[in-house]
Amino acid sequence: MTSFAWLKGHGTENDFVLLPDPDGTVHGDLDPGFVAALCDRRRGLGADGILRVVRSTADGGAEWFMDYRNADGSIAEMCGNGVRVFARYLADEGLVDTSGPVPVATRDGIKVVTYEVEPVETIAIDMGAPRLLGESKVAVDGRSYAARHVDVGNPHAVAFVDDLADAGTLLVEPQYDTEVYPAGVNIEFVERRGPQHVAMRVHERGAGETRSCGTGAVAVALAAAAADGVDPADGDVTYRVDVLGGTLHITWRGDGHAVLAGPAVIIARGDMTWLG
Ligand SMILES: N[C@@H](CCC[C@H](N)C(=O)O)C(=O)O
Repeated sequence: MTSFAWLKGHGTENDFVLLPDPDGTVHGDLDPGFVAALCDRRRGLGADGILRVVRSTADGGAEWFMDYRNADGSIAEMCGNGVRVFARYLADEGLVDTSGPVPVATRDGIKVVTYEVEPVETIAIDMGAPRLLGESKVAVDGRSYAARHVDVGNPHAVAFVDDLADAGTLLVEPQYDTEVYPAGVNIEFVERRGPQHVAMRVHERGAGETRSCGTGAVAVALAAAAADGVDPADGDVTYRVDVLGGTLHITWRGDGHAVLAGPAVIIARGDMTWLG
């Protein structure tokens, strides 16, 4: 029976269990069955994913590596809200100097974190340059929608709908083209709310419907900007993306990079002996 430290945090209600493991000696290679049990909302603590906090061994100047796992135990390349919650933890523990940019290593390379205090406390991540790809189709509740393929390090399909209710209960995964997405996909349904303002719901690969998805919000903002004919080369453009758990802001910069900004909090911490 092992005991270990854990924390719980969320970014716009995309929630994570954090497992500090600085030297990689506590959890080693996380067992997918253990991750799934821990994330289960009935037989575990409940979370959309796990963030193992481990020292980075990669080149690139990042001291910390975010070892992210989906709730079903699978590995994903990237998690935008995960990086923001991870960064909140590093700051709260005094593990990084928040007065300047902080690089964090992920499976999708280094992401640069900026801590903003004014006008509200926000954690912003330079997500690199996402790629707007082609169109395919997704289907939910017997209706099919055109969906834009956006690669934010992980795969997304963005479908515009008249009303977010069109996405149904999202208790089951919408259908998608497995030839376009052989490794699965995160699917966002988007409703227009105003100029450069949209709302979304998401069905995440490996987690089901969640109340927010950072990479999903980036995919949605870029798909909306492209549909609006906006070119960031003419100047930075910011979209407000409402998710079920709050609001995120995505800035698409002239250099093609997308910056994801929003709140992130740690809500609990403790030591656990896992009996499950
Ligand atoms: N919630 C995350 C995305 C997590 C990974 C995703 N489920 C996948 O499998 O690609 C975010 O905030 O980006």
